[in-house]
Amino acid sequence: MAPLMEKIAEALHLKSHPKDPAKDAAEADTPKEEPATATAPTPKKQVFDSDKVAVIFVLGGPGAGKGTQCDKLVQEFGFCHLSAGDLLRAEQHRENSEYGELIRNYIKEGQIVPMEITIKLLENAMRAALEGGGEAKTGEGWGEGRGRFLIDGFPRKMDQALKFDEEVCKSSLVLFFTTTEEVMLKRLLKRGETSGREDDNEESIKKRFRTYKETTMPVIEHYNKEQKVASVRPHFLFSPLVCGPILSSQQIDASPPVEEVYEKASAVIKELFAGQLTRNVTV
Ligand SMILES: Nc1ncnc2c1ncn2[C@@H]1O[C@H](COP(=O)(O)OP(=O)(O)OP(=O)(O)O)[C@@H](O)[C@H]1O
Ligand SMILES: O=c1ccn([C@@H]2O[C@H](COP(=O)(O)O)[C@@H](O)[C@H]2O)c(=O)[nH]1
Repeated sequence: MAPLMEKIAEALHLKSHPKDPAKDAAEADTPKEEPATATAPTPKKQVFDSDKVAVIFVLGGPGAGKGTQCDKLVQEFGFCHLSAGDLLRAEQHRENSEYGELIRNYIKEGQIVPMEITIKLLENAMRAALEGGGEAKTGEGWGEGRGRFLIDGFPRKMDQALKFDEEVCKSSLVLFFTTTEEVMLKRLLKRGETSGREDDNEESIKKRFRTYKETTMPVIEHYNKEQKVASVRPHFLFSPLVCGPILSSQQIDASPPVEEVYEKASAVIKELFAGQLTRNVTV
């Protein structure tokens, strides 16, 4: 493991517990019995059971409107909304965080923070929402280990996607919001007037666009191949006679006003819940 990764893994308690040297020595002296038959290694279980915990990834370019749509989906469907960017910013500003400076630099450069940090932050936040005592979420879809999460702005890189699905919780669906760079730039510069975000400036935004195209688009293609990206029929073709799956597009157009985008997003979620979290949702 690279030294940086090793340091991160240690501090976040990701590494297995250090071995007891006395126990190691005793084990070395005991002859090992060969197993009678070779058994295949048991696949590692995820931290959260995807039969009880629904994870929907919300992806799209910087400034497409992911956070805005998530806020509305939370109100209607009782999701817990976890923004990976917000969790990283909170960790960056947490007193005594040893990753503050590292996170700040990655964010300013529009780069993806090493996955161990982001995944651990997400896992901790999910656990708090599911089991956090007085702070655990309640209401429809919650309780007895059940929960529903919108994970916004994650995964941004293939390594994150594979690790999260394999080790934390298998995701159910991807909501993918798209619009042009021109629209996104305009929205982000406007947001930058008040957001206080160090990456809402033209230089950082350009870097974020590059990372999005080079590193995040392959993640969307990966989920598209797995048929997990929700499809929306183009509005002007909406007719049972002309709309077949062939005409559906695997994205939600985020260019129109917020309410119009939300109509599509909420229709996808309604469809998803009606089919009890099946894939290939088309609305
Ligand atoms: N459909 C829309 N029409 C006009 N403005 C929008 C729309 N959706 C969002 N906005 C505005 O655009 C800005 C970016 O939106 P938002 O923060 O939701 O994007 P995001 O995809 O979460 O961005 P990031 O990835 O940078 O966190 C905000 O100021 C928001 O108010
Ligand atoms: O999985 C992730 C998600 C985000 N980042 C970094 O945070 C910024 C801001 O993210 P927003 O979603 O726009 O709030 C992003 O540009 C990355 O630098 C990350 O490293 N990993």
